[in-house]
Amino acid sequence: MPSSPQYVIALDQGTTSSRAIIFDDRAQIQGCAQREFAQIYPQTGWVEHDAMEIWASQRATLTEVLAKTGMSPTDISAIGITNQRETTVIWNKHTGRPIYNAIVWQCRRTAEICEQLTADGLSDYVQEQTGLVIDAYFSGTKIKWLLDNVEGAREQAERGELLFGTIDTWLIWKLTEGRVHATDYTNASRTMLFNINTLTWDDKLLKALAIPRSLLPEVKASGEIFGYAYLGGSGIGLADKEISNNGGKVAIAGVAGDQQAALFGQLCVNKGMAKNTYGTGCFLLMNTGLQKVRSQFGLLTTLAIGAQGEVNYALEGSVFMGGAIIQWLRDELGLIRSAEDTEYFAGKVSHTNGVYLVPAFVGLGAPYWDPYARGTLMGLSRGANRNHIIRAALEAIAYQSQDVLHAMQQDAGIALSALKVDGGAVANDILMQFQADISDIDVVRPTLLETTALGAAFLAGLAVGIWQNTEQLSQMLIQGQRFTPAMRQSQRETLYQGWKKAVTRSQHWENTADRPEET
Ligand SMILES: Nc1ncnc2c1ncn2[C@@H]1O[C@H](COP(=O)(O)OP(=O)(O)O)[C@@H](O)[C@H]1O
Ligand SMILES: O=P(O)(O)OC[C@H](O)CO
Repeated sequence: MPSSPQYVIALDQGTTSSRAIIFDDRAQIQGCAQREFAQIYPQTGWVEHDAMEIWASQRATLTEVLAKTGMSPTDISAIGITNQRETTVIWNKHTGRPIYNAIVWQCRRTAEICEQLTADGLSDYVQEQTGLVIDAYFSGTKIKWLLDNVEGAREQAERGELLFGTIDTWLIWKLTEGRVHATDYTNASRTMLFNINTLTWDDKLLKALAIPRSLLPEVKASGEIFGYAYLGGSGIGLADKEISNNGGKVAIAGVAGDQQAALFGQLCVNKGMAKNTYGTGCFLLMNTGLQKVRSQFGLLTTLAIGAQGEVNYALEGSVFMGGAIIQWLRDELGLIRSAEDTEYFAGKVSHTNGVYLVPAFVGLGAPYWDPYARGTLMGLSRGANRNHIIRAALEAIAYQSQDVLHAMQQDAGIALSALKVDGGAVANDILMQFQADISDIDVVRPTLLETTALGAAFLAGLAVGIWQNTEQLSQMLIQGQRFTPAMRQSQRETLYQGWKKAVTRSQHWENTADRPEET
């Protein structure tokens, strides 16, 4: 008799929405539920989320996907969690309530703390021990800000009453009803507090930021059992009820930051394999195996996951505004009604008519790392129209990815034969073709675009024995579409030079000393 199928739920907690996806043991999606939640912008450059709303939205998707598929928790073999990284929550371990909103990875409020760390001569130490550059992007300075600015927080922290977590840790804590305070290596490596050489929290950095060690979670491998979520018979959060069999008690068996999960979901588990994810931001990661590459070009060294689930190193280039620039065209300029419209309008013209859009709205990430850069629209002439601007926005996503790709290939000394891609914006064929053209590389889009969730599901399924190894996983992945370069080299060079010129115009713009007095 054939054995009955097994299922894994992946919880994909992203910057703009929470998703729950059920995969079967053939890696086929059985059901999906998604909830958006509020983006909170209290001041220019500040971004927050309500951590309770994140939990509520994630819990709702979990309940909904079970209801939609007619499954009960006993049908689920494991849960995988993947999350927006760096976003920082601190909560009281007795009440289970956050002391403040979550500070989101995009938030720039701690730029001054970073300047102080740099002035204190910590740049080299941070790069050598954490693989990162000192930047407001990472969790460390966000924790310090919370402890210094939320009334009574530091005293509570000293008394051991507070816990810190990235969103994976927050969800694990909630799903296990406060039993487990843990994270995985990939998320820990985004805090600027984790030593990627020793794989432990770094005492020198904790001291520099005055962060008590008691706040920090235990760090585990990405593919192991973290604890059990009590999904109960009819809902979530029934931990207090006696559960005699496995009914309702599901292993949380895979945890990874979303970019590392996507890398694993694309099976980039060996040295020299890379993927680019086009979501709110763009994140290009290359697995460098057991070799820790120190970037000469402003890329990050971060932790990833190898074929056996072991810790690998990766190079990463992060672009802050990827698909988000499309949201801006839609929400702030009203040039389009939906992200898909960009393909229609950009397709009406074959070039941007000399227009460049540099989306440095929250500064520039790799390889520039300029928190003071700001968005610019360059090269406008009387003939420039909305189609050109929309096309320039799409091209900007590809140019920024090319900046990172170029730096990465130089750092790693590896020329990629193809770029694997995923994320919401890869649905756009014009963007994909332009990426292939400007980077002179084959761009390979999988059939299943949910590679982030798939990566978390793979990790969890491997940990509980649904799958045996990554070779078995590779047989289930179906290759999708390949975009091949079709641009003359001279044209490529001219266009790219224009982009570099536009970037220099956007840099070092926001300098408080230059700002006119506000009246
Ligand atoms: N057809 C499209 N063309 C261009 N951009 C798109 C398209 N569809 C979605 N996007 C962009 O992709 C992003 C959503 O991708 P997703 O992977 O869901 O992001 P995240 O996980 O960061 O929330 C949005 O910023 C949206 O503007
Ligand atoms: O939520 P996403 O997909 O935009 O990913 C956010 C990144 O993890 C931030 O580092």
